[in-house]
Amino acid sequence: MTETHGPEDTDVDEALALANTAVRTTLPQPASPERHRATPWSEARARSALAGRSMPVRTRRTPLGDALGQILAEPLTALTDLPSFDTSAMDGWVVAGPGPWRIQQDSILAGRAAPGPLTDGDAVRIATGARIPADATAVIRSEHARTDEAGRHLHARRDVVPGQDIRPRGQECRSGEHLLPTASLVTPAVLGLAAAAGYDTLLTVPPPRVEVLVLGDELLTEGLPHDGLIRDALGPMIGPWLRSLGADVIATRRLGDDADALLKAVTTSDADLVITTGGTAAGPVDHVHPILRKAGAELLVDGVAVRPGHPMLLARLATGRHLVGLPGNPLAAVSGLLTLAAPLLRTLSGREAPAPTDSYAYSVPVRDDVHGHPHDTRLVPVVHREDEAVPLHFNGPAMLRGIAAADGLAVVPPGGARAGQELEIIDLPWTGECFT
Ligand SMILES: Nc1nc2c(c(=O)[nH]1)N[C@H]1C(S)=C(S)[C@@H](COP(=O)(O)OP(=O)(O)OC[C@H]3O[C@@H](n4cnc5c(N)ncnc54)[C@H](O)[C@@H]3O)O[C@H]1N2
Ligand code: MOO
Repeated sequence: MTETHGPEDTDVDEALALANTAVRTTLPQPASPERHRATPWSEARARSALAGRSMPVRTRRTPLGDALGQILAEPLTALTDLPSFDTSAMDGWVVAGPGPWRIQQDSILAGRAAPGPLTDGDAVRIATGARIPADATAVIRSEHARTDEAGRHLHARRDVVPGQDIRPRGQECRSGEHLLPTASLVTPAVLGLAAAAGYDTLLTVPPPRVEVLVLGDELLTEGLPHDGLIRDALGPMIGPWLRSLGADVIATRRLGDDADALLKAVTTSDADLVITTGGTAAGPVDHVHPILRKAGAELLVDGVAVRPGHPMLLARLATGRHLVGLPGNPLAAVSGLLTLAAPLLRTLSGREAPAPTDSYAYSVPVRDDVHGHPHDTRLVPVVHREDEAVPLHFNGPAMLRGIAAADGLAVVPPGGARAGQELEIIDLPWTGECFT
C-alpha cells in the first residue's frame, strides 16, 4: 500500500504529480485564453447535470426482472390494499369471543380460499399469512395457548387482546396510495415492494446508451509496451466505470488518431452520449476540437479548472445528443468521467440533478496536508481509515496506481488543504461492493 512510503516518497511523488503543471502554475504566465475559458469545477458539474435535462426523457415498460438500477418514470402507486385481506401474523389459533374455546378440527392455511365465518366460542388452527375468518376476535400464538387433555378445548396462557396478531387489510397501504415518487431508483427492495403491490412491469427510464471512442495511434490492446507504444488503459476502464454509473455501454471502439473516422463515428452514433478519450489538447493529432467544429457541435464546457483533467470538455452535437471529451492521461480521464459524465448520466437516466452540495458527496477530515493548485480544484485519490481520508500517492495525471487503491476522491480547494481540514469526498461507485 502506498501509505507505507516514507516522507521523501511523498515529495517525489507530488513533484511528479505536479510536474506537467508546475511551469504553468509557479511562473508568472501571460493570461492565456484557455485559462479564461476554463469553467470552475462545481459549475462544470452543474452545467453537465443541466445538459441532461435538455433531452426528452425516454420511458419504457420494463418487466420487473429487468428493472433493477433503472429510475421510475412515474410514481409507484399501490394496485391493491396491503395486506389485501385480514391476515394472521402468527402460527397458532384464531378464536372468536371469550375463551376457553371449542377446537374445530379443520385448519386455515395461507393461500387458501376464504374460510367460513367463526362462531363465538370456536378456535381453529391458523398459519401465518392465512386469511382471518369473519367474526374472529384474535389470533393466539401456539406457544401462548394450551389444549386440555382431551384435545377438545383451548385455553389462553395469557390475556387475549382483541385484534392481537391480526394484520388488518390495508395496514401497510390502501389501493391507489402513493408508495414512492417518480425518479426513485429501482433497488432490490423497490422490486419487492412493486411485486407485493401488484406490478408485473414498471414504467422506467432506461439507462442512457453510451458509446466510447478510444483515440490514439500509440495504443496496444495486449502484451507489453514496446517501441514507444503503450497499453490502452482507458478502453478496459471507461466502459465498466460508466456501467457502474448506470450507463448502458453499447460499444467501446478504438479509432487511432484518424480524424475522418472520428468525425464519422461522432456524427453517426445513435448513442445518447459519446465519450472520447484523448485528443482533447492542441497537439498535432488532437482531433476532438476540430471535428466538433466540423460537426457543428456546441461546446457547453470547454476546459475545467480542475487538476488533473483540465482539457475535458462537454459538447452538444447537432442531433441534440451529447459528447464528453476525456483527456488522454488516465487519471485526467477519471477526473473528466466524474466531473462531466457522472452528473450528465444522472440526469439523462431520469434522476434529480445533484444538489450544489452534492448528495453523493460528503466531507471527511483529511489525515495529511494536501498540496493544492494555486487556482484550480484538485481531485486526489484517498482511502478511508477510521474517520479520516488518507491521501494516496501516485496521483499524477498519467498514473492509476493511487486511484486503483482508493475508495474515493477528495476535492481539494485551490491553495490546498491542511491536515484535519474537512474535504468533500466523491465516493467511487463500487465502494463496498463486489463484482460477482
Ligand atoms: N501544450 C500543452 N500541452 C498539453 C496541455 C496543455 O495545456 N498545453 N495539457 C496537458 C494535459 S493537462 C493533458 S491531460 C493532456 C491531454 O491530452 P489529450 O486529451 O489530447 O490526450 P493525448 O494527447 O491523446 O494523450 C495524453 C497522454 O495520455 C496517454 N493516453 C492517451 N490515451 C490513452 C489510453 N487509452 N491509455 C493510456 N494512456 C493514454 C497518451 O499516450 C499521452 O501520454 O495534454 C497535455 N498536453
Ligand atoms: O493535468 Mo492534465 O489535466 O494531465 O490531467
